Amino acid sequence: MTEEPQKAKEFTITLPGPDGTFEVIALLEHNEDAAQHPRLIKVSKRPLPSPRPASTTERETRVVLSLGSGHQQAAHFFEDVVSPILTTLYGEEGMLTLKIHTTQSATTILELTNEVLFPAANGTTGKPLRILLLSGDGGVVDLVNGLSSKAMSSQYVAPQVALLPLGTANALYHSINANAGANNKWGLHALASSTSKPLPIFTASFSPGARLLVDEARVEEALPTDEKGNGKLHGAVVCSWGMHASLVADSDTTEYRKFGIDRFKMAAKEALYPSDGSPPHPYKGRVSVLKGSDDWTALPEEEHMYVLATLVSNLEQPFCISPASKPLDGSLHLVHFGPTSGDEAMRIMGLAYQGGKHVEDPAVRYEAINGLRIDFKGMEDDGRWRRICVDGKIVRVDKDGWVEIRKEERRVLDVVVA
Ligand SMILES: Nc1ncnc2c1ncn2[C@@H]1O[C@H](COP(=O)(O)OP(=O)(O)OP(=O)(O)O)[C@@H](O)[C@H]1O
Repeated sequence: MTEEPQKAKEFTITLPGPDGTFEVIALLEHNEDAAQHPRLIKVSKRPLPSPRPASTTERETRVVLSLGSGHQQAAHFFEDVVSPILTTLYGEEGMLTLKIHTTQSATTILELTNEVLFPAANGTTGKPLRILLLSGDGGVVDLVNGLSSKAMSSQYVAPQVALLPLGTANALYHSINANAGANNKWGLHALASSTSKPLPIFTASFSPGARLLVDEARVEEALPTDEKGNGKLHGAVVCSWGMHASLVADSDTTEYRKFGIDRFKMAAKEALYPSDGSPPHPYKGRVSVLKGSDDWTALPEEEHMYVLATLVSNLEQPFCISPASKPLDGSLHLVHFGPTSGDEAMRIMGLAYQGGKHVEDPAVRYEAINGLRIDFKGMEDDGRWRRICVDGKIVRVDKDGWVEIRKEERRVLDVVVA
């Protein structure tokens, strides 16, 4: 039988059935707007001529739909695309065992993790978990922070998370699937995979006065603390100060969010070309990098524009911030440049959209590190210049405060890969 040639906008996903006797074929169509999810054209089952081994995963599956993420399409994508595929794979009975959680507020995923997911992972209730997460990077960071906040028992089994990129930037998803290029399969290709890899994470410690800014910075919250009383947050993507942190913070408003991924570029322009015609702000503080386990070296400069440490290669699908980072390899890279004009900063950032060519530019310091520390030493009076970004969360450090990040050894979450 000859199959009809597929139109360019169509793509097929083939998934193994759980008992090894059939596979599921889903035909989908990309949306004209690449930021919008694809449409399911049809889904069908095909018996396999020779059965494969059945899947042995004994995990309880939970679906998390983050309604506030990206274009707010998580529930539609699940109903229209993911659910019919899962029904074909696991049958109506299988679907009845799925537990579906929908976010009601910005704190739902953290609460769900603390109350339900961590106890199950820790062996106190339920089976090991598989989480189908329809959100952006914010959902992942909430999972990571919830799972890391309490002491793990020896029975702890890291939940597996399958990422379906329903956020705006989806840095972790696009870094894991960096080879897909424009052929974004929206995580559907990994839906039936039981192969997973540990998610590398970092821990950020903050001096005690640091505050988490929430609700468009209208509200300040204390951070969770470590045994020394320092604030602490975990991340899986990025920790930054300077231009990157400011543009993430300034663009996280309902107004800006209407512009989707363009919100970052819009906020960057505002920061780089202040309305009074002055040059962009030179961020003042002492920056040190960690090599080995205790070898801190201070950078010679005390003024900076871009200070960013990342565990991933791509902060957006086309924005390659760290070309040497490989998917889930656990490397941490510093990207740094000093104060400069708006035009020069735009030129350097433009190179990142060309596959990460900025790292070859003489103005940019790019190196593998094990940690990063920023000491403010009273050099910045205005709190807006002391904002730190951890995977999209914004923390304002006090005037004489500091932040220090290090790679975290603990394995709290595994990511499903196809
Ligand atoms: N029902 C809801 N009500 C209010 N806020 C919500 C709700 N659901 C999610 N949120 C919040 O919306 C934000 C969504 O963040 P997320 O990172 O998932 O998406 P994004 O910011 O669009 O994508 P990315 O981080 O990949 O750019 C989070 O702060 C989350 O807590």
